Amino acid sequence: MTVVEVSACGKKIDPPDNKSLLPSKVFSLLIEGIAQNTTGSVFVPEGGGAPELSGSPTEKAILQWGVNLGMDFLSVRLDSVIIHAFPFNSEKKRGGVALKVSDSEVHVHWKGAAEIVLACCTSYIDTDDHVVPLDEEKLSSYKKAIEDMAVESLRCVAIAYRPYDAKSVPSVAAELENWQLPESDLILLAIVGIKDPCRPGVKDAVQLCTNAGVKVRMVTGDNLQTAKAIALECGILSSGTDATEPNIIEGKTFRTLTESQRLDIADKISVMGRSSPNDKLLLVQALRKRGHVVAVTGDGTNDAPALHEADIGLAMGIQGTEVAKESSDIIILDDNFSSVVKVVRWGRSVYANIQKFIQFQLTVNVAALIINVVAAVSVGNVPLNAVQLLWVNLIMDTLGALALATEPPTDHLMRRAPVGRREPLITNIMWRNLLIQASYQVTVLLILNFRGRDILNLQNDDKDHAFRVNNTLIFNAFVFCQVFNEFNARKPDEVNVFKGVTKNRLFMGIIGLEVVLQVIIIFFLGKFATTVRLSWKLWLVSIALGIISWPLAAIGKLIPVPEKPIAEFFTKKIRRERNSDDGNFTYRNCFRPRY
Ligand SMILES: Nc1ncnc2c1ncn2[C@@H]1O[C@H](COP(=O)(O)OP(=O)(O)OP(=O)(O)O)[C@@H](O)[C@H]1O
Ligand SMILES: [Ca+2]
Repeated sequence: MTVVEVSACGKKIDPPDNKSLLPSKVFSLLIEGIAQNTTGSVFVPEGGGAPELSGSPTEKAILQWGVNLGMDFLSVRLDSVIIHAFPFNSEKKRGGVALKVSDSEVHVHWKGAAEIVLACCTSYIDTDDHVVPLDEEKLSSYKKAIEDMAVESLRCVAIAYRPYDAKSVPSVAAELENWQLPESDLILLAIVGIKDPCRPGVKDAVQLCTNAGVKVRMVTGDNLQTAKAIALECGILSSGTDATEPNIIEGKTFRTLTESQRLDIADKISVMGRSSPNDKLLLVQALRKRGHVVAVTGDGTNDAPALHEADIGLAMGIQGTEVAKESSDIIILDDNFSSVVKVVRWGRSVYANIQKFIQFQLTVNVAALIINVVAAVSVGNVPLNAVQLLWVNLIMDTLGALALATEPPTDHLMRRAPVGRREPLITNIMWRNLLIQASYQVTVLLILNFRGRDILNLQNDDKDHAFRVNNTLIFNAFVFCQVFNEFNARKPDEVNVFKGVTKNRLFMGIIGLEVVLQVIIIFFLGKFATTVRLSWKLWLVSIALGIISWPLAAIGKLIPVPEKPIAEFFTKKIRRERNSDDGNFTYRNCFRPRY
């Protein structure tokens, strides 16, 4: 942040660092105010070099301006004594100090949101160092100066002071402690416009969020015009026509609405200016009540309530205060809004990977269960024995989880609508894929179970051997169905299931390992798995049966599914029965929840 524009003595100081454009009284009062009425500090290295500044970005910008004007921070600090301070806070949007400059004189300095401080001013100092009353004309020219700065997306801060009679200052320590700094009849010293350039990448990040169905809103303490200009700069508002109430709203207006009015407009709000910490909280509450999933980013202590209330609180790691970090769920180490996109991307990736794994695992379980139950009930013995099922479990639990849960995030995830708060983990698309694959496996393997010996021409074999060959084929085909279906599970909603597969080495390695272990089992571990060696033809049959799951999955993806989760058809029915006297009961809001 840097001070790029200054208005003082009723005119623009251009360039802002030019000390000679300021009359001497204004200069010395400004320097006094800058050095004393601050929570930051300036450290000048001993060997010379650029002074090091500390404090909040706004404080640093103003201190830097003072240094550029020629302020000697330490000596100005020694010239007067701070007798009372009212530190800047977001609620009041201003901060002040009382300084004892001599035995009889006290200076009260104020610094804060430009239009708020300006409203307390009744005079200014002109170019001849005379204190002149602020008439209508001058007042509107200052207001215009603030507006012009705001339109250029500058943060406006006004600096003002007033002399005060030292005798009127409470002398008892306890009284001084509770003394309200006088804030009327101030004399305006300067209005500064601070530029906080939109970081590179923020516009793209906002666009990525929008594509991902995440609506980015800006809730700031800056004035509405500044907020609007910044929002247009970084793409939160797409055009000037967007910038009308309630898309952009002042915190004061929002807080005076009734709760139901707030709920009505909360969805539409893109920018909230001059907001207090409580306004942020009210907006988060309203959005959550509307069913949205809300993420809040914040840095200050005053952001803590909103960070805490949000579904996901993201605190800034560098600028963030400890309180903000404590109240958040995630700390963004580089303080960069673009990292929010990464959070969304990885969050979605983890969720999608869990879904892939569940779909894969359920398919195996459903198929194995039906095959064994049907076989057991009809002929009394099961084609897949305990050892074989253990091995299949190993494939699907440990190795399957490793293969599917390590899929890296893809851009596809960032073009999807977000998952709503009440959306089920198993989506209709997953049920469709699962049912298609499970039905295929059950059908083929049961046919082999009942008619395998005829189909495979094993009638001439000895009965026991033929039975073992058939069961081994069932087991082998079942395993290959899972191996090939593992590819399908990678992309539940895309036809091309091989996209990026070679990049996921772990996946390819695990598939290779599964095939090798399967070969070892059939060839060498027949004793444990109760299998026999298969001829190369039966190996080919097993692989072919597995491969069919690929085209089957591709065709299956052409079948459309209803948008409403199937579970809801049932729950709605139950609910309706339970709430038969409540005709207006809606189970779920019909809009799509967003982050
Ligand atoms: N240290 C300060 N001294 C005086 N006024 C300040 C200071 N910091 C901010 N302001 C004024 O208050 C407004 C910001 O208020 P607030 O701190 O509530 O907002 P915010 O959105 O939390 O800001 P930030 O981006 O600094 O975190 C600014 O527009 C500016 O006019
Ligand atoms: Ca803040």
